[in-house]
Amino acid sequence: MVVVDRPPPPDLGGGVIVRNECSHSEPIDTGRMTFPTCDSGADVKIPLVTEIQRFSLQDGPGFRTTVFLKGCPLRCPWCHNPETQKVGKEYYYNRDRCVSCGRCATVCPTGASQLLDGPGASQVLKLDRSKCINCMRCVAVCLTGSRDSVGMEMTLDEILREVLSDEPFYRNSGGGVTISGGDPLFHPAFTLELARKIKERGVHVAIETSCFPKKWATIQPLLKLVDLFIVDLKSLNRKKHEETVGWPLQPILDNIEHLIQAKANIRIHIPVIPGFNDSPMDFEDYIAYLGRHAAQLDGVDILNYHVYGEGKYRSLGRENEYQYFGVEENPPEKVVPLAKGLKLAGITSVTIGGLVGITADRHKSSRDAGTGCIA
Ligand SMILES: C[S@@+](CC[C@H](N)C(=O)[O-])C[C@H]1O[C@@H](n2cnc3c(N)ncnc32)[C@H](O)[C@@H]1O
Ligand code: SF4
Ligand code: SF4
Ligand code: SF4
Repeated sequence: MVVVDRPPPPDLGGGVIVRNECSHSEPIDTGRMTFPTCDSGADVKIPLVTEIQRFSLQDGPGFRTTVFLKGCPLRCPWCHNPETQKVGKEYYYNRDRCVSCGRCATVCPTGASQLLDGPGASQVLKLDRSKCINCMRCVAVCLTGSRDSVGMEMTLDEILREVLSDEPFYRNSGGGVTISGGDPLFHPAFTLELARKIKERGVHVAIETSCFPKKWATIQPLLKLVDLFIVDLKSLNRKKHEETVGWPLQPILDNIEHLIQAKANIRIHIPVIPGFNDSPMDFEDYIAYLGRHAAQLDGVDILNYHVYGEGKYRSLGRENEYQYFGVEENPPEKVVPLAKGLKLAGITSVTIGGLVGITADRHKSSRDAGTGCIA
């Protein structure tokens, strides 16, 4: 075990950081640091953080700070946080900020960034992502913010310092910290440790997860540390779930049952996606299933599909993966029958939420921004 000389900050009790891999953490292709305090006594890798969003009002009770971890095994084709799906570093290329200065082309080792002749005597920057090796050299030299890296390397102490800086707001508003992503259960050992450290300060902890097929043994240790499990239920139709989300539904339902049995505090999120789960039959399935568990649920938040992720797919050069360009958002009244049905089925707290869990949008959808930023 190689011990890295990193003194803990005086007030947080952060540990010595060691470079050693936890035998039970998820295999991830990044994570420069590890620390030695997960339950097994082994060390865990720290995932990249895409953003720490403060004063969030919609991903749990009160004022919250949400930590977005990078890495998710699912690929929901409507996902508004595509930058959190891959575990490794990426970069945005915001074409509307590019002045074709060519600095990136000068340092690019593969020719992915090239200055080409444009109209008249001008030159135009062309980015060919198929040649890109994500070395991030262009990000380092770009002066306009056109290249913008996604994924911060942070130590546990740095994350804690950031999320605990708003402790008074949490206390006064009944808020706390939400661990989201990506998916926090993709990094179970790290999530456990982060939750433990936050809990030690008496701060409310929520996790926002798809509860994707994870062994219950992995989720179970979180019970004593997590005050609220916000579980996303993308469809109750087994075929559609498997075909579209890429994972079977049953293990997710099993985990929800386990959480219920363990008397965990659970809110269910339902993203209502046009053409996927917005038919009367889909609504009936949700109402029947969740109605059966009404007494054990804290509530249900209905998240009407929105298009705020569009611009990010473009800026990441992943527009081919997004199948919802041009798909209109549902009018709010579309989800009212679902909300009413859930209330009638006995769910006491039903909300029609909006931007739950979305990260700050520097990459507004071209529909909103009126720009076409195509890499
Ligand atoms: C980005 S996810 C991160 C946490 C976890 N991976 C999950 O799926 O719950 C946070 C929330 O955003 C919702 N969401 C993702 N894309 C959306 C979209 N285009 N419109 C509305 N809600 C969306 C998800 O359903 C989930 O409730
Ligand atoms: S991406 Fe940045 S460095 Fe490259 S040409 Fe555009 S402005 Fe210059
Ligand atoms: S990240 Fe890609 S485009 Fe940028 S310098 Fe490296 S290879 Fe070139
Ligand atoms: S599970 Fe969550 S983060 Fe992962 S792709 Fe789906 S919506 Fe996005």
